[in-house]
Amino acid sequence: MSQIYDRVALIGLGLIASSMFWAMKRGGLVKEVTGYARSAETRQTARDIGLCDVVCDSAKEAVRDADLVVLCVPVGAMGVVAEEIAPALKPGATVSDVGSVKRAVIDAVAPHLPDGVHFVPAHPMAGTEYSGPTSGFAELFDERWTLIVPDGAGEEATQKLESLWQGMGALTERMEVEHHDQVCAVVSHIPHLIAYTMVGVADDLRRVSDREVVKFSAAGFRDFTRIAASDPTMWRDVFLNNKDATLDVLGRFSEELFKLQSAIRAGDGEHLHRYFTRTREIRRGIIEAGQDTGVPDFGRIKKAE
Ligand SMILES: NC(=O)c1ccc[n+]([C@@H]2O[C@H](COP(=O)([O-])OP(=O)(O)OC[C@H]3O[C@@H](n4cnc5c(N)ncnc54)[C@H](O)[C@@H]3O)[C@@H](O)[C@H]2O)c1
Ligand SMILES: O=C(O)C(=O)C[C@]1(C(=O)O)C=C[C@@H](O)C=C1
Repeated sequence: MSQIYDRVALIGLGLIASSMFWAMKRGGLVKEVTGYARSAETRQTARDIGLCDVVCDSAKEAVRDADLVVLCVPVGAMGVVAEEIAPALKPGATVSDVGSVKRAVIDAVAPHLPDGVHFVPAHPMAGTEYSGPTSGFAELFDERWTLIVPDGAGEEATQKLESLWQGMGALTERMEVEHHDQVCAVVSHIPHLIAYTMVGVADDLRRVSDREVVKFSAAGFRDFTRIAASDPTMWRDVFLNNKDATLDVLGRFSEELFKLQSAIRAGDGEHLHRYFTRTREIRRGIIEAGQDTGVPDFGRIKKAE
């Protein structure tokens, strides 16, 4: 793969930024990567493990001369960071982000960016329940979708960013802002909320059933606990910043749940069987299409070493 940008700056050095760094290095996609994290401890860890070619002590210093700046902080912090770096951005540079929500991030970031700077939001549909600078790995984006949400950005800047994501192993697709937030509410945000709820309920039950709920937990529940271990700050910000879409999907989910509840109470096995047959077909369709997005557990392997 050939070099796509001379200099890239990563702001916020957690799971996604560190995975981007290792993936960019693996592909030889960038000449130099600078990085900045808010906490001195994270910056020191980054230096210790060789995360970024240069770790800077301020966000402004990191973005100076960068051709691409990627905001890799929680969704609720994007606006503040954009305001801070804006005066130091190179004319003609591209700013992107990896936030899980797009409308709120665009509204928070775009007003701060000077004329002549391109803003091309993006969102990798890949992650793990781990966070922080040591959790990243080069393979995270391989064969996974990254949604590009140009929202009026220029074609040249958009294509360059797409090439970077493809070079990092991802498949890319362009999406309109509101559609992105709706789709992600369905495939990512509400599933996380359900997992958080289920694990919370099980924990409450454990208090009355003497730890048995967790002791005998089977694979299904363990999958829930993996998802429910995801970063609380990140997910707080996702729900606070994608209110409309998540509340809409949650409403539909509750209606379906009530129907299933009634079917159980009424002994309506036919309804239950029909429902479970339909959902099994959905899962089989995903596997046949080669899009089983089960995350290989690289994060855990790395942590255990
Ligand atoms: N984790 C996932 O599965 C996943 C997947 C796709 C997209 N995302 C999105 O990517 C972004 C980063 O997520 P992550 O999983 O890498 O998180 P992370 O917790 O691993 O890293 C976040 C980094 O941002 C820093 N940070 C937090 N608040 C800050 C602030 N106010 N100013 C400067 N730095 C700040 C933290 O110190 C940390 O270094 C989020 O917007 C998230 O929605 C996450
Ligand atoms: O696989 C996981 O652990 C994830 O939670 C990744 C996941 C998701 O698929 O929901 C989480 C949030 C993102 O914005 C994108 C991807």
